[in-house]
Amino acid sequence: MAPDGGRSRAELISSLVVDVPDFPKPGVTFSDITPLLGSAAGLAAAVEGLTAAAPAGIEAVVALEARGFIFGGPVALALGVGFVPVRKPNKLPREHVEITYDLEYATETLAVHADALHAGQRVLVVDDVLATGGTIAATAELVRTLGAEVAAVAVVLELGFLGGRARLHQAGLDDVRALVTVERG
Ligand SMILES: O=P(O)(O)OC[C@H]1O[C@H](OP(=O)(O)OP(=O)(O)O)[C@H](O)[C@@H]1O
Ligand SMILES: Nc1ncnc2[nH]cnc12
Repeated sequence: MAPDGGRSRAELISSLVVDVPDFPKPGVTFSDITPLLGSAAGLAAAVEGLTAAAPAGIEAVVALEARGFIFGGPVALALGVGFVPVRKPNKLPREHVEITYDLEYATETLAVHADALHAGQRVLVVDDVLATGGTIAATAELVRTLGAEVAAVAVVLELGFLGGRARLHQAGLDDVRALVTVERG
């Protein structure tokens, strides 16, 4: 059933994302999800949608600092599995593995604790936005370095025109689920 009086989940989520031109730098249109977070119905629709998108047999949720954490924790709780944070540099106190990659508007490093996942574990990677796919591809590499397997990727918003899905496909990630996909010039 639609979450908001006949409005579909995708319509509700789309209506709560605001496009901001030239942020954080000229030429980039930033998809601001803070109105979605501020809406009880919107936040619930996003968390429920991501949870429903998870294939059977997920054993852990992996999510990305910072915006991915907002959704990853509730989805892990809903699935009844643990939550593994992938963090920005210099945050993890114990032995960890790191990767550096290019983002739409920056270069970034991500890290995960070396003992956060075990061999063969099936994980769901959760994030807010799939743009170029660099962040999730890098995360998949971290997951695989620990011997675990990315069973699926679930995001709230896919910026389809940035080609992230193709990049993830190249990285061997074929199960990519987006609650909303936007295509624009
Ligand atoms: O598909 P990509 O091109 O890799 O971009 C998507 C990533 O970009 C944003 O993170 P950002 O690094 O801006 O950090 P934040 O979550 O801390 O705001 C977003 O939350 C995704 O993680
Ligand atoms: N255009 C964009 N809007 C929001 N988050 C992003 N992450 C990478 N590109 C983005």
